[in-house]
Amino acid sequence: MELDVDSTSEPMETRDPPASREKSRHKYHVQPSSLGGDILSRVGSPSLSMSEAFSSRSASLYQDEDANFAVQSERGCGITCCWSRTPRLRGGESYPLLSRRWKYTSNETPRSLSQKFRPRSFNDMVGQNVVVRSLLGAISRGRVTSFYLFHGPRGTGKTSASRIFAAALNCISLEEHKPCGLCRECLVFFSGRSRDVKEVDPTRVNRVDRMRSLMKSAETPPVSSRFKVLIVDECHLLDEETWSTFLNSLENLSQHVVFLMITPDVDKLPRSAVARAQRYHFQMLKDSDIAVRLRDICVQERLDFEQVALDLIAAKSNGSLRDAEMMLDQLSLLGKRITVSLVYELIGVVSDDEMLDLLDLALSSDTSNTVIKARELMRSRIDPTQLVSQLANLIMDILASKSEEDNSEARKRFSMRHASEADMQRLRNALKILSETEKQLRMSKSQSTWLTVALLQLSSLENSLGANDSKSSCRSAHEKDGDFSSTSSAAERESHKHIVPCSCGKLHQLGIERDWEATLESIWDKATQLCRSNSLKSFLRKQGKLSALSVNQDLAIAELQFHHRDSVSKAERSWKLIASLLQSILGCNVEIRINLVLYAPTSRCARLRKLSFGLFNCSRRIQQKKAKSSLPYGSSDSDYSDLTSEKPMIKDKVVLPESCHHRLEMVRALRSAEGNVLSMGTTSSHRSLLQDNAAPKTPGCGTESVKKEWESNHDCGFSQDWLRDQSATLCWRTPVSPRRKVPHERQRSPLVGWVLPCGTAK
Ligand SMILES: Nc1ncnc2c1ncn2[C@@H]1O[C@H](COP(=O)(O)OP(=O)(O)OP(=O)(O)O)[C@@H](O)[C@H]1O
Ligand SMILES: [Zn+2]
Repeated sequence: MELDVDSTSEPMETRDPPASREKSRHKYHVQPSSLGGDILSRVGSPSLSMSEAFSSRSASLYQDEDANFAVQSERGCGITCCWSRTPRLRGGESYPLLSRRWKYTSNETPRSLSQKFRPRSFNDMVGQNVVVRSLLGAISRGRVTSFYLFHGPRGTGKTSASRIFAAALNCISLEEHKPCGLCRECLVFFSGRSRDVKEVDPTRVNRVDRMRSLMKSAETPPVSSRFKVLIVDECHLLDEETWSTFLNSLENLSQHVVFLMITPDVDKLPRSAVARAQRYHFQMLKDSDIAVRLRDICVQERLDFEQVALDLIAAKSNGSLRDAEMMLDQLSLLGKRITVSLVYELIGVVSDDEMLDLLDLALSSDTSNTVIKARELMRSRIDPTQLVSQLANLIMDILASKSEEDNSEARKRFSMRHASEADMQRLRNALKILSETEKQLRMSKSQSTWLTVALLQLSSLENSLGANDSKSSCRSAHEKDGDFSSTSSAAERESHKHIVPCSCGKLHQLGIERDWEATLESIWDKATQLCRSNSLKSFLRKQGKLSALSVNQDLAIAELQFHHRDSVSKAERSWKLIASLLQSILGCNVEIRINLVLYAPTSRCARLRKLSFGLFNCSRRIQQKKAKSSLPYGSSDSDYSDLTSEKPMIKDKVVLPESCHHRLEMVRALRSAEGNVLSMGTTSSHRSLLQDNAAPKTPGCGTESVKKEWESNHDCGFSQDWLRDQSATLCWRTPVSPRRKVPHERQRSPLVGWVLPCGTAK
């Protein structure tokens, strides 16, 4: 079966392939109106009316059925598209399309600005000077090869350039500048009636036999032109076998055949194909080039505009002139002056200044304002995905110190406030978080929640980063006091920089005061929101609290607080689920520790309003599972039970003593008395820790007396068995020494007792 591309007849309706139908719809629509313009009248008419040619929408080379493949294709007459969506003329008149000053008459309605301002000569091409010069050089030097590959980002002019190049190859003008748009060949080409230039649909030719037919038909000499040009847009859609067939035949092609292949993604092509092509890379256009082109269009279209608005459009179009033109198109439809705020409003981005505000708040751990600002932005204008990407772009710009002179006042202020190396490090980390968040958002229904959580994490990580530099007097005070840090190993302190809940209610890391309670509250809130089991959710919200959090790159240790032993038991049973929820929010492995905080009811404890017991929950690290981490937990009974099947650490039978402090001492004494307790420590360091802590310090609290007391109170204390069971994982520390003067603020601190995981207690 031979494909005779030269035989032509009536123009026929193009049948767009499914893959390119969208594009074709957009690109090749014909407008029912007429052409005009001075230059048009100066030029002679081609034999057929140009309108007919344009309205033909040209011939498709291939039809669906194999049987009539060649027959149908014989009706092809040239490029498959109407080159410039030129309106159909009714009166048989015909005009050349190409003109530097070519204009639409008032009754012509091109579908879009992009369509209307499609380049028609190399001079119209923006920002691809090297490509243009090289292509012109090939023509003028007569060094035209048979296989060209145009690749690069979308909307940068590949398709336009391929058509211009095809026209230039056949232009018979003696002028250096080609295509002239006026010669016979140009007229035929731009009228869409060229029988020697065709656009080939890659999905229809994507079969070995069809490609073979195409190559064979290409061998027949051109009808009237010098070159037979075949343009294959989206050529990455061709299979390897089709490519092989093409490449095999390529060498035997005669000199007059030129293939122009176009793709936005050269990596999808077989290497052998790429290697044999003359490659032309179309780069992303510079913002400044785009802005100039937009200005040109605005002037021609008599649009009222602010130059900064055009600059903004250019900056937001990712180097694609088509994208920029489409934005301008939409704005022009509003019939208003094109201003910066209109651009922001229409394209759903927020101003850099507002973004900087948000970033500033997030980095400064101003939790409530961060949340308020993020919600405000999302409510009014921007969707979370867009916000994440805009924020990431902004951070990248800041890190790259992009165009200092273009910087707004807000950007300068931000840069001054965040200029140190540590700040840069924080921003790099923020980028990491945002990139993870972007992935999460794609799978999540509650995008705004995730985004808010991500913003809150920016500050959490910040704490982990700069803790070494911490000069916080408050933190030093903690360390000197031997507060919880005294129970932490040096290694743990090194690897986990705590968000330190200080007695004054603030975090003081990096010397910045933080509203830590609000941060923790918000994290807890988000975590529990993810829990779909309503009963567990309400239990965690009412009874539980995230009282502290320490984060390093890989692991977060979350301290949870409950006020009743039953709650502790329940929480213990659900520890896996709780850890999973927190893991989802924090995006890293989580260890949880469950603390019991009691309100001391007796006169002995009257001085202390609260006492807490830190119970180490042997929470193993949970490997992050990508698929699961993004989903809400506890969504069904089954996954709930799965997560809660772990044996509870605290048995129901445990009854806490009336006098917590006293009992605590008693327990320690008991441990000391029971030699086996020490031998049950998991590590030598753990044993020594137990030993240290187990020595009774209270006068009159000797082993015997404690035992007696224990026995007399066994119904309201810990069972010995239980204590033995737990001794490997349970460590105690005196909340407050009775002889030590308790500072007033410390009495108010909810975190009096801390416990180490055995593994890290060294
Ligand atoms: N370099 C450019 N110079 C002038 N106009 C351009 C340029 N790039 C894009 N445009 C504008 O964008 C529209 C689309 O361009 P074109 O189809 O040539 O891009 P493309 O790179 O082939 O994109 P795609 O890969 O999506 O097909 C053109 O009609 C034109 O208005
Ligand atoms: Zn010409």
